Amino acid sequence: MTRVVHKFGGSSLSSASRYQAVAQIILGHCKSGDCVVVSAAGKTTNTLVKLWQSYQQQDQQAFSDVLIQLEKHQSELVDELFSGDVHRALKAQLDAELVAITQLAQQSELQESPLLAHGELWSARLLAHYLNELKVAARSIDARQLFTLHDAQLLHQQNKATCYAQLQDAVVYVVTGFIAQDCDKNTVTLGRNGSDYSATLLASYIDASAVSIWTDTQGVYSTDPRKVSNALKYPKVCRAQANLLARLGNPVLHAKTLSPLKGSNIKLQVRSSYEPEASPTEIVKEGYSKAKRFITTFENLDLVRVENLAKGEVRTLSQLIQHSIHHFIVNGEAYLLLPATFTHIVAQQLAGRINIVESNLQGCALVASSSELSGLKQQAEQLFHDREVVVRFAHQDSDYALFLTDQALDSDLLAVLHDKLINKGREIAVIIAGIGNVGDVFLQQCEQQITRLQSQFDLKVVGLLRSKEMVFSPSGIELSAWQTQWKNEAQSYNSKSLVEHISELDYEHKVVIDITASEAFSLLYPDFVASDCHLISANKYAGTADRGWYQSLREQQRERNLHWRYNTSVGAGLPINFALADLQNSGDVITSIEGVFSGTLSWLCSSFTADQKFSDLVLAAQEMGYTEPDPREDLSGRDMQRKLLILARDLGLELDVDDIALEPLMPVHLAEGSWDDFLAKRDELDTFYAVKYQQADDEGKSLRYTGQLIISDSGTVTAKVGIAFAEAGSAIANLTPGDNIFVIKSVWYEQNPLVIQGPGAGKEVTAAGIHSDLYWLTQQLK
Ligand SMILES: Nc1ncnc2c1ncn2[C@@H]1O[C@H](COP(=O)(O)OP(=O)(O)O)[C@@H](O)[C@H]1O
Ligand SMILES: N[C@@H](CC(=O)OP(=O)(O)O)C(=O)O
Repeated sequence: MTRVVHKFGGSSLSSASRYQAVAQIILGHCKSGDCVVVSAAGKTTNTLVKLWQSYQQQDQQAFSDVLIQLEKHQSELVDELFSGDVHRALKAQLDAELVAITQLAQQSELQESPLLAHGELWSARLLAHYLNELKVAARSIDARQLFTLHDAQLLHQQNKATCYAQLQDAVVYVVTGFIAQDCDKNTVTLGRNGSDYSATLLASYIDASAVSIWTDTQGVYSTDPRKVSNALKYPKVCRAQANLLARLGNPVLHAKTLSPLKGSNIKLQVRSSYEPEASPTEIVKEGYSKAKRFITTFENLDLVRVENLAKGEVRTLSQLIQHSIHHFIVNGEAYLLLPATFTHIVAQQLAGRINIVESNLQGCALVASSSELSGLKQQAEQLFHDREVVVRFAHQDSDYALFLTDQALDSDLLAVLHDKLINKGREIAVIIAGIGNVGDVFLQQCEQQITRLQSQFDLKVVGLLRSKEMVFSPSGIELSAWQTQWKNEAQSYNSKSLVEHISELDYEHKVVIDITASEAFSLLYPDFVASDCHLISANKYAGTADRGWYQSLREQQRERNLHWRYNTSVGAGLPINFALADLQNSGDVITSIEGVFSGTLSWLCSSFTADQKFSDLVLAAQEMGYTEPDPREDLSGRDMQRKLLILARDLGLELDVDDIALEPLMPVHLAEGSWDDFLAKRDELDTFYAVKYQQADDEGKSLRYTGQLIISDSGTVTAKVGIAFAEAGSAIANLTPGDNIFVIKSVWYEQNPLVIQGPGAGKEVTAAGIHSDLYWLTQQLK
């Protein structure tokens, strides 16, 4: 049986509702025999540390205040999660433990590690009971029964045998993280943040197939996503870089997390307990992921030089202070970076061998591949210089550069560093779906356009898709020879395999460009977004899908900082979406949009003359390829209705397609039946059109087919698509056959509207419009 270990950190268990959310994740992801490793709820360990410090300082007032704080937090959890007998029993157990802590303190017999262990013990107990309430067979386990150390070394063989023997039942085991015992059964802790390590240790002991570290971010980012909103989530990070980040004190993984996985095939992923469906970061073996760039920050560190640092001494020291200690050698001398609060303890331990080089430093480390590190370091130095940040100490190793500064790097500075150092030269994988008509021209234009983008981005087309076959090459497709590659390598695919391929891509950014007209393909957008893809659509289906689906897609994109551009879905390359966005961004209020958004209907209405039969014109347009294969599709007005909906949604209006009244450009019943049936009744179309045309002419106006959206002062929206009589001399009446036109009225463009007019269809302009979307998308990523 393959088993999985799930670890939930303090951030995942900070409140009763978080326990409930975690229980739901367990229900969805765990089978019996799996293990759940838990940390202390929220910041409980910090509070226990405070309790210990007040005990050591013999500050009784502080001791009792902190104890009350702990009691309050735990009691609230018990009160909110349980009732009846279970509630009573858990409350009594907690009270007894708190009394015991007080008594031990009074008798001066309190010990640090057993005291800190309470955090994890409480979490495991509460979660196991809560799962039982949900009828999940779950049992809490004190990891001190599983993990034994001798001389600070884990007894792996013995522990493995114990784990195998003790974790045999058909239950979900809820195991305390962070704690272990020594051979004399004294409690030992594994270092702050150490539950990640407990999880991977346990996984190696029970030969688990995978470990999931569930935390409060979706994975491992280029920098702390709480500080820099456009930090990049990496789909894959190699073990060496994850390990380095941890050694540099980054909290997302503990320094020793990876050591138990050495030589094993156990998969490790970091994922969000707040957004369990979000794609995780996989921590993969060397060679399975490219080196990424990171910035990790430091606060309140002392830099010390140590004479005659012995092998293993750093480990002992970090065990002593319960924190990872980063160390490095410069000119044969050993340096340690210590959390400033612990320097005195280390100094005591190293009696006389330590020199404080700098104290109370802040700063950051830049992690990158060795080939790009020197260049990035120089740029960072320049940025610090420009911003007058004093670097007190800098150090460069093969795969990271360290900057220790006087002042803390605030979010603004970090964001600038991130933009200049991480965003620059970023990788973008492009997947192009629909390489027919427009797609083919798009690819022809790619060579020149991508070269231009490549000065700023490492952009590669990695996938080309037709409806049933694709070429997919994660290292990039040679565009000048894509047809040959297609001939040799095209393989059939289905939605599932496509989404898998895309989610596997090891790129900082991914873009799916949808040039299909396929509704089925648009239904995959949520999967693409779940795989962290930006979207560019010429396809109108997703933009006009029902409101619930559309808004949830939008929400998903917002949460993940993903962009969606679709300028060509209305008016091909005409910059209508830009104009609407720009007006709104500059504070204007749009009051109406009227226009002709169909090249076909534009051509038909503007070319018609009274001496013609309308159906002859329709057939001529069909012949020239200006219409859909069945021109009734155009005459139905549905395409314009969809486009008007896209524009309405761009104005922030919550409409559905049916909220837009639709009057076709033909008698309604002609939509039924086959094309031949229609041809047999074409006279009816001619009469219909001639009557309307005459009515318009009688009024001195021109018959046009338009879409119209009006937002009244009170906010009432009227939207319709249908026949309109345009005033003589107006822009719509004078429209060049085939052109699209958008007449926008706003507070600023009230009397004399803003008009955008030009070809709204055609391969070249549409393909160029998609390139424009791709260009602006890359600018948004900068
Ligand atoms: N590069 C990074 N990627 C992800 N998270 C990061 C990164 N750097 C710092 N962090 C911080 O790490 C935190 C997760 O670590 P921690 O609070 O110890 O979680 P847990 O309680 O789940 O163990 C995140 O909330 C985030 O603020
Ligand atoms: N509770 C311990 C161990 C731990 O790993 O916690 P977390 O998973 O919340 O980082 C600590 O705070 O150090």
